Amino acid sequence: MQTVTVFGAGAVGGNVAVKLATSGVAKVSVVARGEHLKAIQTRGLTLVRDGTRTTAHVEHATDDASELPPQDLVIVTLKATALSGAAEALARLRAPGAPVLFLTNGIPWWWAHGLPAAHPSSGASLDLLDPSRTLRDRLGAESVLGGVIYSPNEVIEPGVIVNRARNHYVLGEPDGSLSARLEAVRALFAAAGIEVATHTELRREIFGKLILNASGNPVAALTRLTTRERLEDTDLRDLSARIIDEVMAVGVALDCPLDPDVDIDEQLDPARVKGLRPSMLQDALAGRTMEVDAMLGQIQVFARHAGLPTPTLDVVLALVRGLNQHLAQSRT
Ligand SMILES: NC(=O)C1=CN([C@@H]2O[C@H](COP(=O)(O)OP(=O)(O)OC[C@H]3O[C@@H](n4cnc5c(N)ncnc54)[C@H](OP(=O)(O)O)[C@@H]3O)[C@@H](O)[C@H]2O)C=CC1
Ligand SMILES: CC(C)(CO)C(=O)C(=O)O
Repeated sequence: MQTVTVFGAGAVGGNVAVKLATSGVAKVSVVARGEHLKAIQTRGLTLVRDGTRTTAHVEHATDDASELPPQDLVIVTLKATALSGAAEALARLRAPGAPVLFLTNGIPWWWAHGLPAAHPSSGASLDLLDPSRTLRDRLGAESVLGGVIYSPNEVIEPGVIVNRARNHYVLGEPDGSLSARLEAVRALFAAAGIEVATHTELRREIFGKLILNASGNPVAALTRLTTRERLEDTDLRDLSARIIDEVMAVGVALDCPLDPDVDIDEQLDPARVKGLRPSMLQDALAGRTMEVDAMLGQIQVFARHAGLPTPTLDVVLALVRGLNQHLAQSRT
């Protein structure tokens, strides 16, 4: 049976690890840390959904990935801000030729992998996402699979994750191919009862999800309001709508237009959304670093590269960068 490690088994990764481990489709290990890790080691990893608790006892749970044997698949669910620091450990953890699946929100560090030289984003800096190119140099293009997450989760106590709506993932190769390894990971997720699809243009899917994160997460973190509360406030809903317009314009400039099936009005309708705490709000409340550059900063970089203004995003970005600075100062 193949070995799979979920690296950063917090809210999303914990959910995926429980589904994979309890379905018996793989030998699952997790990399986590702190009290959450201690709870996983002593009581197992528990997923709560619709009031049902499912507990998985994984093969290994550790904060030191070098204790694990080489893995057939590494699933990375760290926050984007923690990826560079884990590059070395990830490179050592994957068995030769094994894929590393990055499940993250926002623009991924591997954005330029597999893109034609003539792509409209060619030449745009990605330094915000992979500052010293550690990820690119240590992992290389050939190891990466990308994924978009539609699965709201929260660690409600150490070792316990609540999934509050769907649990759906869209996976893809950076070069758009429907490779055998991509299909193998899709089949693994499906066998574990996870809703999963593949996409030949994953960057379009990334932008499709990003409109939600760029317009919702920072406003939630700044106001501390849930998704429904934010959208019930007319001014905040208008603010979110303006950010969506700016992000969509950048997406169009980068050949990543929104899927015509996506209904923006529905996404901005408070009656259609749940009272969720987006991940950036969870980070702000816990005093953790927020994923500001993956969700906003890199869009600004792409916008400038394409010669587009982003006046609303610029203001919100400055505010959440300030909040991130305050959170960092509070941690010291
Ligand atoms: N939560 C959600 O509802 C959603 C999240 N996403 C995206 O999914 C990705 C993952 O987010 P999420 O699951 O919320 O993140 P979490 O913070 O819940 O999970 C990441 C986990 O990795 C741990 N970690 C960080 N660094 C290390 C390390 N060096 N060694 C071991 N463990 C480490 C963290 O510990 P610690 O807590 O101590 O830092 C945490 O437990 C993000 O890109 C997010 O934007 C997408 C959709 C929904
Ligand atoms: C869509 C949303 C807001 C779901 O919670 C999310 O992706 C996040 O929390 O970061």
